[in-house]
Amino acid sequence: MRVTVIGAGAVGGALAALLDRAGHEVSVTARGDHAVALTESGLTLDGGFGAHRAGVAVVARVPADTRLVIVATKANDTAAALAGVDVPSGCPVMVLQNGLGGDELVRSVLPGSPVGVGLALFAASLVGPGRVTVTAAAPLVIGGDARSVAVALPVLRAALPERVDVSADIRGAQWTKLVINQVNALPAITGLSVQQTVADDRLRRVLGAAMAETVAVGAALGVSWQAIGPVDAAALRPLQAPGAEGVAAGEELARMLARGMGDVPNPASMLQSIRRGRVTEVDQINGAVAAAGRAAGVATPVSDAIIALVHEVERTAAFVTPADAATRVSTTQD
Ligand SMILES: NC(=O)C1=CN([C@@H]2O[C@H](COP(=O)(O)OP(=O)(O)OC[C@H]3O[C@@H](n4cnc5c(N)ncnc54)[C@H](OP(=O)(O)O)[C@@H]3O)[C@@H](O)[C@H]2O)C=CC1
Ligand SMILES: CC(C)(CO)C(=O)C(=O)O
Repeated sequence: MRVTVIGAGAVGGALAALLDRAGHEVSVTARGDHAVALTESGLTLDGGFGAHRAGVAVVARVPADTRLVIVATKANDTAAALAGVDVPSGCPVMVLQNGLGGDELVRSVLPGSPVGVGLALFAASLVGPGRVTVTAAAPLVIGGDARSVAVALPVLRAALPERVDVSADIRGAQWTKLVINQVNALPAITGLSVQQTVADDRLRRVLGAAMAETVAVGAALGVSWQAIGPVDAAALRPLQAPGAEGVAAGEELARMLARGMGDVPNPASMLQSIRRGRVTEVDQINGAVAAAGRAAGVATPVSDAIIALVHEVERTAAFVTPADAATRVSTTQD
């Protein structure tokens, strides 16, 4: 079956290689040096999902015989990446993105397509043109439009070495992932890996506060937290404690997530954008928490400060020291 991946970077590239390994015909959209390398040498995958060299077709338009489209650009690139690629009318789409709003955007651009959501719990890095490494193997959770899930589930289950679970409440799952993805911004601000961030007492406290703030906003909106990977409603309940107790529970969650990422440094997807000189997804991840906080009447000083710091690093390309980052976020909390 032909699967077309729009945005075959870290996550999309890992899936493209796995789908090729499972015997599918795989087309990808890509740009720049990465597109050149994919055309000339194929896509090389290594790390936690095993090694594979995939032959993928780099295309400007989605081939008409495509049976499943996977959108795996950063959320902020979605609209541009879908422009002019001519997704066949009605073709099922899976949006593999963090943050909120990616699937709604795809639905508005492709009104004829059933749109599902994929939440990758594994960690992947685009380490060079045509080269993807999985730094931590973990499951995938999918949900959303039943017609998209029905097509994607058997294909993904046969291709991925880890579990592919279906969530009946994908919005709750997206919010749960949003708590996990509070680990993304501090590496983008400081240049450190997630593991180094969590090992630093000052940064871990900021991270704990960001997680507790995300849980407070989600709770105010009535989010039903879902089990994804090691995180579920019970794991998030202690983060709802007020003040320092909620922050300390967030720090514990951060430690648990970092342990699960193992020893290979994980830059998370946001630092990878900074390293490549790209605009990050901070507005779709931390910005989503701040926007929801405004709607729910919950103040989000930690998210606001983190967003400002990430935008500063995008503008200046200069990382902020852990001490400065912690001071600038905690000042806004006082
Ligand atoms: N990396 C990870 O470990 C994880 C990431 N995620 C989420 O998955 C999503 C994808 O992240 P990730 O794989 O890290 O991102 P990447 O930046 O590695 O991959 C996205 C790819 O899309 C390409 N792209 C962007 N715009 C266009 C366009 N207009 N036309 C063609 N190609 C385009 C990018 O090219 P270019 O490099 O030129 O911008 C890049 O190769 C994000 O929402 C992220 O938060 C979820 C779980 C884990
Ligand atoms: C879970 C995590 C942090 C894996 O790297 C991720 O979702 C990301 O990098 O965007």
